[in-house]
Formats: sequence, C-alpha cells, structure tokens
Amino acid sequence: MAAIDKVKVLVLGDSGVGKTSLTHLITQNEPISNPSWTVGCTVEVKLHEYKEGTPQQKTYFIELWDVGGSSNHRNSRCVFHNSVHGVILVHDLCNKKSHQNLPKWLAEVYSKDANAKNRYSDGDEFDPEQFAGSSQCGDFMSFGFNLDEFKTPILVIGTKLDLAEQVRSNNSYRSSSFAEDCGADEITLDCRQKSSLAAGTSSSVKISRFFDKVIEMRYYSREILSPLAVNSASADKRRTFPTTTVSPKFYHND
Ligand SMILES: Nc1nc2c(ncn2[C@@H]2O[C@H](COP(=O)(O)OP(=O)(O)OP(=O)(O)O)[C@@H](O)[C@H]2O)c(=O)[nH]1
Repeated sequence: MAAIDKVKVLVLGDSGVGKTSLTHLITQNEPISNPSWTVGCTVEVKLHEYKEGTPQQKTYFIELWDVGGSSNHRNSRCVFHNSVHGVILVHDLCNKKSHQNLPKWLAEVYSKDANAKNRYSDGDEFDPEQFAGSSQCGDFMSFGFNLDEFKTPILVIGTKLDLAEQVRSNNSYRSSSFAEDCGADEITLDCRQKSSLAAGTSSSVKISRFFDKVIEMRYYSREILSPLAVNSASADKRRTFPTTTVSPKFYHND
C-alpha cells in the first residue's frame, strides 16, 4: 500500500484561547473536557479526503501542530515553524486582545528577519495587508518574508461563541475584519460542542475547503505555477491592491 502524503498545519494563538480544544474537536470529532496547558507543542493527526466525491479524491494526513501560546516560550517556538503548509489562527471571541494579537502570530512564523519579529512583538500598529500575500497578495519582502511561503493558506477561527453570545447581547462585539483583510476564511464556534463541526455545517465545510487548499498548495500548485509565474502574479496584485491600514473592529467596547 502506498504511503499517505501529509501536510503540516500550525494552530496558533494566545494562551487559553482554545487551540487544544479546537484541535481535539477537529481530529477526534469530540470535544475535550479538560484540556491541559500546552507546553511546547502537541501534534494531532487527521485523515482528510482531498476533493471528496470527485475523480481527484485522495486521502492525506493533516498534521495539526497545536503550539502552546505562553509568551514565556516565544523564543523557543521557532523550532516548530519549519516547512509549514497552512496556518490556523485562533482567537477567543470574548478576548479582544487575542484578536489584536493574531498578526503577531503570523509575524512569528513568517518573518525570517529578527527586526521584523521585534517590530510586531512590541505592540506596534500592524497592517494586515502586509501579510495578505500569504493567501492572496501584499508585499512581504520588506518584512523579510520568504517568497516560497507567499501563498500559505490561512484560516481564522474565533472560539467560545457560546460565551460571546452573551457578550453580543450586551452589544459589545461586531464581526471581525482581520480575516477578510488577510484574504482568509473565518469560522466562529463553540469548541465544547460536538455539533459545532458536524458534517454539512458551514464550519465543517470551510475547514474541509481550507485543508483542500493546503494540500493543493503543497502538492499541486508548483506543477501549475512556476516560481516566476507565482512571483509575477503577486507583483501584479500588489500593484492593484489598496494599502489602507486596518484597525480590528471585532469589538467596540473601548
Ligand atoms: N465556553 C467555552 N470554553 C472553551 C471553548 N474553547 C475552549 N474553552 C475553554 O478554554 C480553556 C482553555 O482552552 P485550551 O484549549 O486549553 O486553550 P489553549 O489555547 O490550547 O491554551 P494553551 O495551551 O495555554 O496555549 C479551557 O478551559 C477550555 O475548556 C469554547 O468554545 N467555549
């Protein structure tokens, strides 16, 4: 039997936002009752049917690398950042700061330039369109980004929807613009409910589509686009894409 190909997807976000809970729900189809604090990284694996129901259907392993979000381990996390094929950015819908920090998580992975890393770790204003090239467009070069990672798919997931519903009823949150500005899909869910990712739900379809995209970029895109074509396509988009600064508007209670 032929070996099953795999892709590596990082699950990133602040400590306590629900990365372990989400990873468990995606891979086991069951909520986890008492997730422990992740030290370093835990890898969970899911079998995924690429382009299910089509003649191109093929089985792949999705490795979900659930990286502990504690700021104490920031300097050692880079050991998990090699050969990344996709990124799931997780934030807590009740925690505004965790949403504002999403760009820093991308910067940690994609910036090969220590100065750029520091720039975003210091809490300076960040323009998500600078990162949009990872999924669609943008100028990464000024941040020391690797051209090979230009088209890494990103998915943004907001957790604790059950708690956020209460916040919403207090009129203190709005929908996120960060995912949109980065050209990424977005899901909001309650990680403690099995039904959140039940087959056929829009969240489950979005996750499946994201995994298809990750596999496509890893195993198929280089056959379709030469590096030159990728770069010139990025350059074309860069010329036409507006460069407005985006302020996260998920919350407006301050
Ligand atoms: N109500 C509610 N609680 C959640 C949800 N997702 C996670 N939690 C809870 O949030 C807490 C932290 O969840 P974890 O999954 O450990 O968070 P983490 O991001 O992996 O945290 P680190 O390991 O510190 O990086 C746990 O008590 C979870 O049960 C959710 O959707 N709703």
